[in-house]
Amino acid sequence: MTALLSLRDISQTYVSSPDLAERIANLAGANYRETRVRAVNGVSFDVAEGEVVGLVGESGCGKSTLGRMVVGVERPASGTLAWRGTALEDMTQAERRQWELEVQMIFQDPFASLNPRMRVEQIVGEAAVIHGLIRRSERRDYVADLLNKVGLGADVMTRYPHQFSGGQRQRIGIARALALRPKLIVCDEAISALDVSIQAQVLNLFEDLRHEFGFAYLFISHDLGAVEHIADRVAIMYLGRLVEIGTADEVFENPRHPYTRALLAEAPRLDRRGQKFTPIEGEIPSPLNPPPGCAFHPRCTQATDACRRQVPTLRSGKDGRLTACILEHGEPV
Ligand SMILES: Nc1ncnc2c1ncn2[C@@H]1O[C@H](COP(=O)(O)OP(=O)(O)OP(=O)(O)O)[C@@H](O)[C@H]1O
Repeated sequence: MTALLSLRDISQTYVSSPDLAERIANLAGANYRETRVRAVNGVSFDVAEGEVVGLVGESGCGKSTLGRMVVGVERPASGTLAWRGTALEDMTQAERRQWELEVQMIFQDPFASLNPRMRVEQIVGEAAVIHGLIRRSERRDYVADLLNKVGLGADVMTRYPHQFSGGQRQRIGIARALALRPKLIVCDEAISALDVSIQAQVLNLFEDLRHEFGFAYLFISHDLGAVEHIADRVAIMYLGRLVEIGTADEVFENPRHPYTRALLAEAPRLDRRGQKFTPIEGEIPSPLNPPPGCAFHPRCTQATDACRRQVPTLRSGKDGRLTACILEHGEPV
């Protein structure tokens, strides 16, 4: 079966703007070097119809950059992104429009993503009118139905975003995404700004909507615990690369990559699994100046000389588990 979303060897590079000292040096005629940041580096995975993939890693590892490419806000610098089997560059205008409608994004800060001067009816329903999914005369009923589905009730339709709590605003953002009848929703830290009690409610809503509509999610989070109940598969990202990907059971019950184990140690809600892992120390290195060899080696308690030299690639071991770790696969020849 063709995957809904297919990423092959996707990379993204940014040109880092020079800081003030460099600008002054440049004005004075001195040379300054343009720095390139490899935010995403050779990432490949698929998302099947109706599947929930959790994408987890610390801040700065490239998750949001990947999410922005999946929804089409940014184009990959290299690699192939395909929607329903058709690569981006081969899409007709109609296919491209379908992709843009079928992939929707829900953001971390619902307030920043909702126009403060618009009423809820317009926020949720206007794009569906513009894209011809409904007629303007149908907007009110359409939005009322969506608001009921996200647990807000149709009576909030005339209110403005500032009249809601954070959790309610996130529900408005969800209703707005649903209005375009997506097949894949990219949730970028969609619950991390909410109170813990509200997080559980919004996660439950995501689950309920998934069962009702059958869409897929790419659930981006820095917290492994946040994807535990919702993800079918989990992809772990470190400094722009995937270091492990597997079913949620595999990754949570038997993590293979030392980084995955360290993330598990930092997700307190997962302690009941009886696993004892050592929390991670230090900070994620800057992609401006990545360490040689395995990017995780400076923080890895098990690193060997080979880890300092060789860049491990994501590949499957004898049992089919996909990891990028020399300790797992042995040194490449
Ligand atoms: N537009 C940009 N220009 C230059 N560098 C960027 C840009 N966007 C992201 N980066 C850099 O790329 C790297 C990855 O950033 P990204 O936001 O994708 O990571 P993240 O894992 O989503 O982190 P966070 O959760 O903090 O957003 C970071 O080092 C970041 O500074």
